[in-house]
Amino acid sequence: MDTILSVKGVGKTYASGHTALDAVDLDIGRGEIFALLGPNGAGKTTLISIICGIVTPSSGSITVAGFDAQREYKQARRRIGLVPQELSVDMFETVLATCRFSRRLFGRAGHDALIEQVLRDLSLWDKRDAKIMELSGGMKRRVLIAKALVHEPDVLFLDEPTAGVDVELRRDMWRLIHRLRENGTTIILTTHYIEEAEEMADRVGVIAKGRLLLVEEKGELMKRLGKRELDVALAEPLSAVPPGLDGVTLANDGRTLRYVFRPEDEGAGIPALLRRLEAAGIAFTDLETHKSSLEDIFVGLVHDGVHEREQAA
Ligand SMILES: Nc1ncnc2c1ncn2[C@@H]1O[C@H](COP(=O)(O)OP(=O)(O)OP(=O)(O)O)[C@@H](O)[C@H]1O
Repeated sequence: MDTILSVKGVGKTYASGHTALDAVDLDIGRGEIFALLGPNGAGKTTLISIICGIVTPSSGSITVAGFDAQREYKQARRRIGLVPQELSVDMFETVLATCRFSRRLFGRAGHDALIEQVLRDLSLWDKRDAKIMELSGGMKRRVLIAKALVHEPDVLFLDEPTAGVDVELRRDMWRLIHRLRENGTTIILTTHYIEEAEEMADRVGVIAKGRLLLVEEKGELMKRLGKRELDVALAEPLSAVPPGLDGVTLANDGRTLRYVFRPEDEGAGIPALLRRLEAAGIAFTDLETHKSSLEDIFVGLVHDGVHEREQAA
């Protein structure tokens, strides 16, 4: 992996005594889309803020494109674009002036052609002379993205990019993120929306209570932890699960047999179950299968991870 961002043993205990991050290790490859998933208060914003030099870590170190985020703050920060959760622009400025100013802030020479391209990509070019306060909420968010991109960062952080936006804007953002990646930008997004990670990420990290519980390729995660569910509509309702049918429960007042299995488990799978049903003389009228989503996996992980820690404490 061509590592663009490396986080080593990063911890953060705030002055209040609260430990928001606990020895986090994470390497991000150039050009990947990485989704950091975690419930409220998990430490996502703290981690991003440390990487961006806004919050000082209590321990550990970070390099961005080979630059130490603390000792070589300026070089490291220049490689990063940050789209924060909260609006952080001068409401009386125009869109174009905001972008020009942001580029200069990172010591970059003026480049109006590039700024025009960024604004066009975000469908903001027509609004370039509008003051930020005159824009709709969705457009203000696009301005935040434009502002984070105009100094040509290698890594773009999107902190909850689509929280509270409508479905259309969310789809637009997803398209934009894919386009940015095609241009070589590495993207790290934090999200509560599992759907967002499922749709976009190459890899997923799950964080809860300051601990990175796992980092895995999305496809692998779905394969490894994903379960399948088969609902068998019975010709005649049953009052109890017949013996010898592992992993099977009754639902729908005994009219449905529900079978939950992992496809890679030995002896599991639909043909095996159907053979067992036949042997038990159980007739059925319909079959329906479901795959678990990343959401099911996430809920299970966060619950188990936090539970394990509490047991260990
Ligand atoms: N400045 C601060 N001082 C003390 N505690 C803080 C501070 N900032 C954050 N925390 C605490 O650290 C923990 C992690 O917060 P953080 O904002 O990083 O979580 P998050 O995963 O981004 O949550 P959300 O999804 O709600 O934005 C929380 O318990 C929070 O209350």
